[in-house]
Amino acid sequence: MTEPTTNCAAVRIGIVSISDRASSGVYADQGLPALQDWLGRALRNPVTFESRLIPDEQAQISQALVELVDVGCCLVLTTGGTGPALRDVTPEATLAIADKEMPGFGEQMRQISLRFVPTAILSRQVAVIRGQSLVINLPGQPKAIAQTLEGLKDADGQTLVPGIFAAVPYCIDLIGGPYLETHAEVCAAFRPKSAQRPAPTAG
Ligand SMILES: Nc1ncnc2c1ncn2[C@@H]1O[C@H](COP(=O)(O)OP(=O)(O)OP(=O)(O)O)[C@@H](O)[C@H]1O
Ligand SMILES: Nc1nc2c(c(=O)[nH]1)N[C@H]1C(S)=C(S)[C@@H](COP(=O)(O)O)O[C@H]1N2
Repeated sequence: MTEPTTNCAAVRIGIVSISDRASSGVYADQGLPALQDWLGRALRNPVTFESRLIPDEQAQISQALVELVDVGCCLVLTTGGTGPALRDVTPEATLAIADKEMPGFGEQMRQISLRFVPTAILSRQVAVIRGQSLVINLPGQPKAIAQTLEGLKDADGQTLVPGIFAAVPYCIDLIGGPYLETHAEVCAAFRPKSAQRPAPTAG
């Protein structure tokens, strides 16, 4: 994991893997490790992760999201359960605890994923604000986590489609959360000039 820059605010982030089979031990969960790995590479802030691995049960998902917001997570990322299958209820569970819906995140994720798979249109991810937290659904395929957060780059590392995480730090500023800083080579956060703070110094 990249060494965090010490004068960034410490943050708490919720990560939730929603999978019947991973939560019952049919296969090993790859969702939580993928989320933790990407966030660890992208963020300069020291992060405390709050993890949950749960089945595709709407009430359990909503309860986990509320708990993570209540313990002070400024950001909660879920993976899994966004498709059309009968047991896929992550978007419903997320909307049920929402103060506000943030449709741009789901729209952008489907745009990114369409560059990888035509079945991206089957994903119903939503993002919402609850209190001072941003909650975002990501697809269940472990490799889709980095794809949607980071977007698509060409062989020279130039951005072809921006990932959704570029907009996350400013969204969290606007709801009164901590100032998130990213490693630009993984994901350059975008903020209007008026919202930018001086670059942190290491040490
Ligand atoms: N937590 C996970 N760990 C490892 N692989 C996963 C995980 N979640 C999903 N996958 C993989 O991604 C595919 C699509 O994910 P999806 O969320 O649609 O799973 P699913 O078919 O509903 O099954 P389940 O909920 O039991 O994981 C799965 O079939 C599986 O191969
Ligand atoms: N980047 C990316 N997005 C993706 C996929 C993928 O493989 N890569 N799979 C799609 C498929 S097949 C489905 S059904 C939906 C919903 O997946 P979920 O139920 O695992 O959340 O995500 C879609 N989005």
